[in-house]
Amino acid sequence: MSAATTPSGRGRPSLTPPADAKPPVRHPDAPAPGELLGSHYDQCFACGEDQPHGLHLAARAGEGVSVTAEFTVQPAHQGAPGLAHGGVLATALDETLGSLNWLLRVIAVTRRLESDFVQPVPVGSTLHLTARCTAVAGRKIYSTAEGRVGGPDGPVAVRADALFVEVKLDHFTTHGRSEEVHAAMSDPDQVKVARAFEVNP
Ligand SMILES: CCCCCCCC/C=C\CCCCCCCC(=O)SCCNC(=O)CCNC(=O)[C@H](O)C(C)(C)COP(=O)(O)OP(=O)(O)OC[C@H]1O[C@@H](n2cnc3c(N)ncnc32)[C@H](O)[C@@H]1OP(=O)(O)O
Repeated sequence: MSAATTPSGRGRPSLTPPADAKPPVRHPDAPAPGELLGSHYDQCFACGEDQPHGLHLAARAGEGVSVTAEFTVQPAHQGAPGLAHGGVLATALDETLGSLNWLLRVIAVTRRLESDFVQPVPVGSTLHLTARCTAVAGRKIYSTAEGRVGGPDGPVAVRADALFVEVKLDHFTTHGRSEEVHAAMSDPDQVKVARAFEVNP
């Protein structure tokens, strides 16, 4: 198997939308601009409240199919002394991009994430992230994100382009812990339940 071949035998998909791609459409019931999106799963390493060393990334809906998010780099996120690990920064980009799918009301997983690390991000600094969906083609969702330091208008430290693929709930029950997925369906936090399940049962 070559480096560009997946287990299913498919190659590495392009991050450029195909000619028949459409502009993304914000779902009429998407949270209003400025509204916090909340976590999709308490144990999520990126957004979960119950992950002591997680990023606790908080994303808000923006205009159209866009979001903003913030994440403050903690000592647990270091790679080199005093500097954020690149994989953690990629996680922040991935989660911010993934939260766009909630504005489309689609459950999707990352198929490809291409990251640029433009400048180091010190521990204690806040990464100000923005992401927007650029196109949709069938199950494929194309999006782009960047993270700035020193404020929302500070210099760009990281950026990424991504391809997400829409999946059904059985993606998580087949490959993950199905009992936990089913238990989460009776979560009293109905927003979370809707975000995780109702959109694509
Ligand atoms: C207790 C509570 C629990 C709650 C949880 C439940 C709800 C949660 C809610 C929200 C979740 C949000 C989670 C956010 C987290 C942040 C995001 C992540 O980090 S996700 C993790 C990392 N990613 C993966 O683990 C994916 C691993 N990969 C896969 O599983 C598969 O590869 C997958 C599903 C991505 C695709 O698998 P296929 O078998 O469906 O693929 P095929 O159908 O062949 O292709 C899909 C589309 O892509 C095109 N495609 C495939 N290969 C292509 C190529 N080489 N070039 C162009 N197009 C290609 C195809 O034509 C098709 O598009 P056409 O249906 O035609 O529109």
